[in-house]
Amino acid sequence: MQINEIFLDRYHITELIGSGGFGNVYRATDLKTSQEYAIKIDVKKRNQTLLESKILLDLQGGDGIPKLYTAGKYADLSYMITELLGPNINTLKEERGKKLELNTAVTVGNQVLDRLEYIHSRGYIHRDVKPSQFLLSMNKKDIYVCDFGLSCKYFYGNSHIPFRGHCNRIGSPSFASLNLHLGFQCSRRDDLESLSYMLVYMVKGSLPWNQNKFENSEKWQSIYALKAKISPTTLCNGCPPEFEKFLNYSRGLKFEEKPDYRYLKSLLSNAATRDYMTGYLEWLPFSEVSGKRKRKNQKNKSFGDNFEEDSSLDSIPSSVRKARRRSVKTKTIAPDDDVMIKVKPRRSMSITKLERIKDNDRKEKNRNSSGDSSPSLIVLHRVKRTRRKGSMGAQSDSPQMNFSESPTLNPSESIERDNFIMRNLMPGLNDINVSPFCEIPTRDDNTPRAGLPQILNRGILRELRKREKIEGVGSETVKNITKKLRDEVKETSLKNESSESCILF
Ligand SMILES: Nc1ncnc2c1ncn2[C@@H]1O[C@H](COP(=O)(O)OP(=O)(O)OP(=O)(O)O)[C@@H](O)[C@H]1O
Repeated sequence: MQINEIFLDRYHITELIGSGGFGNVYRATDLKTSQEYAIKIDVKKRNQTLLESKILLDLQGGDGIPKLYTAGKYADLSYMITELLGPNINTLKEERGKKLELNTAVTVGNQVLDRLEYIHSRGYIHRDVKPSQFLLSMNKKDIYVCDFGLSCKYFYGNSHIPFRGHCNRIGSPSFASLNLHLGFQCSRRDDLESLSYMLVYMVKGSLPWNQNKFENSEKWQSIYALKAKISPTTLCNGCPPEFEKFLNYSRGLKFEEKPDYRYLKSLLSNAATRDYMTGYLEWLPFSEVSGKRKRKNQKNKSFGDNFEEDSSLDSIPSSVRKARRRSVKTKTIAPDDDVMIKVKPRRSMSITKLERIKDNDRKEKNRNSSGDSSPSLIVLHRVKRTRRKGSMGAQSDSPQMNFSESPTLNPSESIERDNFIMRNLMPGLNDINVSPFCEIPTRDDNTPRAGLPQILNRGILRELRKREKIEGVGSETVKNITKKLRDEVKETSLKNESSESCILF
């Protein structure tokens, strides 16, 4: 196939976008519709692409599975036409200084885990999990899985395939599981072990066995020797401890055992840094990451997923983005004898400003971690704006923030949202985390009963009491502040029922 050739009298081949062991993948434009596609052509003339297209057909409809448009034979070549996708993770990693940020690796890992769970749920294993098999969608937000050339069924009807030794070694030795090296029949566990190598590879930039160049004939053997010798702790050195747990868990799975995907996801969530946001990918602008969160929640809700599973938590709901557009009025409280009560007027923040804050967030955190620990108290009153006469539409008419309105909120998200607000609206107070102190009253359907102010107040008051107990220093002062705050909030809510108060400590 040549560039500029017209394939099947219809597709204009414009670029060779990838080539692998079995075929070449071309970018092509449909002359009828001008739509772009990816065409994979089996260069080895072994009908491999046709076999692959059958598996892809079986998997159609899953998230992150490329759409299959058509497949067939042309002369002695087999081909399939699929949705055109963006660059693969390996290419991106190379382009971005040979390493990916930990949080990017966590998002990629999470999505790859979802893809594998889906593929496994359809009775298949991928058998060639490696970074170059995972492609970004054209908008660079979602991870798609490609290349089912080595995939096979592990479940027929109701039974798992039987264990077998002396199997051919297939796939990429760098990411192959130890069992695959030993010629054992692959099952779900092997896909997951490969994913653990992929996680380490993304964060560290390479795997220990990538350092040497091996002759093709001895590649499998030499890599196996290194892989089997190196301890998981050494391999995962420089990565969060959860990566090591991930690897140990995958290696410890029995041949037929169903992996606990939820546990693995929780490991990934814990591996991320504190300011991680679901869907975070280092190449996405901040505002687009927030968008991702909303869609994900909606999807999870409609599929009835347990929110814990999505409790890679930390995302920013749309309500927060709305909050940026709100003006915030503040009120001064008379300073206490011992404690300085600081009140800052805040104007609405532009998205650009919040982006900048987020970028600086990590730096500031480091700077502030050893910094001033004296408490500063900030009371914000978010006051409902009066309706503009003659303005149309409920949205524009009532610009006040009402967090409890959000239909997709669950308690853990709301904690994360509150933390996000604290960190971003008050960038100087980076190490505040209300989560452990929050009491979130929930309705039967798990949505929070209280809005942001109540949640924060409760958390902060409890924190004050805790300090009172633990520190025992100035407990009188702490009590006074607590009382003062309570009175203040009560008073304000009585005065103006529609106002929302947010106390940050
Ligand atoms: N739908 C697609 N859109 C854009 N690029 C694609 C698409 N499918 C595959 N590619 C690119 O082509 C490369 C090779 O594709 P693929 O892995 O399917 O071929 P292969 O011959 O099976 O490769 P390998 O032997 O490396 O596994 C991929 O890494 C990817 O970068």
